[in-house]
Amino acid sequence: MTSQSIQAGTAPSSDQIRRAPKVLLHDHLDGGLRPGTVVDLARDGGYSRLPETEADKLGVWFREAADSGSLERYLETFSHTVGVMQTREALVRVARECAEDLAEDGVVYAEVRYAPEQHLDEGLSLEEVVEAVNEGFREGERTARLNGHRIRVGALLTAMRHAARSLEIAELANRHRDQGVVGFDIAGAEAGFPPTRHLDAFEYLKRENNHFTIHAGEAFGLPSIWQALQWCGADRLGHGVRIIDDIEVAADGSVKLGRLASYVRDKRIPLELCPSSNLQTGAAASYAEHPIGLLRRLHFRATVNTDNRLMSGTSMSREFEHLVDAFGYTLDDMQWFSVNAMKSAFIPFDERLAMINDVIKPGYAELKSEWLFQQTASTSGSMTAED
Ligand SMILES: O=c1[nH]cnc2c1ncn2[C@@H]1O[C@H](CO)[C@@H](O)[C@H]1O
Ligand SMILES: [Zn+2]
Repeated sequence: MTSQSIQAGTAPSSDQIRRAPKVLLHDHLDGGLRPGTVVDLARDGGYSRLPETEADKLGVWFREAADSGSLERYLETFSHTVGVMQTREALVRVARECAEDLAEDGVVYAEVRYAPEQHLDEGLSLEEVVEAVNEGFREGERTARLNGHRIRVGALLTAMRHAARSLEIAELANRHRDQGVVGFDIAGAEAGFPPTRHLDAFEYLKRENNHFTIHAGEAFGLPSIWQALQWCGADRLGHGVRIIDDIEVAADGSVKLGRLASYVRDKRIPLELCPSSNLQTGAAASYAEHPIGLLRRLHFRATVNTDNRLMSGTSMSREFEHLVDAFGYTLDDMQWFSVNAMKSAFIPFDERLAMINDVIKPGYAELKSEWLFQQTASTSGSMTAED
């Protein structure tokens, strides 16, 4: 074995994982606040319902409350984050910090989603909500740059699946299309709220040649994925992890894909997989048993995502650390996931290609070549007697 192949097989260090260029397609703005910011905004805005008012304790509270085994109970924790995100200043701050935190974690491109209809309680209009969040993202990109990080953040506008504003939100997304909004999504409790309730919104977006993803196949299985793709025409699947129910693995290791799983793989439908979130809502039992291992082996268009950094106490680097531990992934695997995600982003093709060729691949090449220079250092004088 050459030293290069030995090196290629080694697990990346935490520091390498953090510095590796990562691409994030599924992250909720209202699920990623810093605990200290929730405390500050609650105090300044007179929000008195927080279960804890000390930042560290509140962070723990969110993780524990979200660790419920049920999507519905997991979603209840959002009343507190949404509760403190009702003013322009609060939205700008949360969006700015989001971009800064992602950049600090080595994310170079992110699509961050939120539901504008949830931020109208104190009189903001839908337009003002979108403008405030966009302003925050631009500020965050600028501060990140000053700190030596490069990141691009696009917004996805989410409509809540139990509500009835999806067409209005789809129109809002379309109006802001060239101003920071790159697509549309629906989220919220899945069981009982099929995506076909929002067909008019999806048909409108298709007529406008716009892009959308749908939360499907998280808490509910194949029928939800099938509807999202074949009735609604989703470009990507938010989670989509239950596609595993259409894949049979025999005792001898041979694999058989059903019609829907074949379709998803053949058409390269991106799966926005969120391992830690799935563990909390009960969609997967452990990292090692998470379907991402099989889906990656079978070459589905799998991507790694955070979903809700606050509720899961996670980051892109943490998600990759868990996957490196569970599946022995290397920098090559990380690059594969990152390129997959970048290919699946909603920005124009030429920009995606430039991100892949000029940012992502050179970033991994740099990390993968580090061992060469470590060896030079040891051969040029740092060897000890035992060497
Ligand atoms: O994993 C999820 N599945 C479904 N809905 C979610 C998930 N995470 C967050 N939200 C919902 O999306 C809204 C807008 O960001 C959040 O307020 C939350 O209710
Ligand atoms: Zn989500």
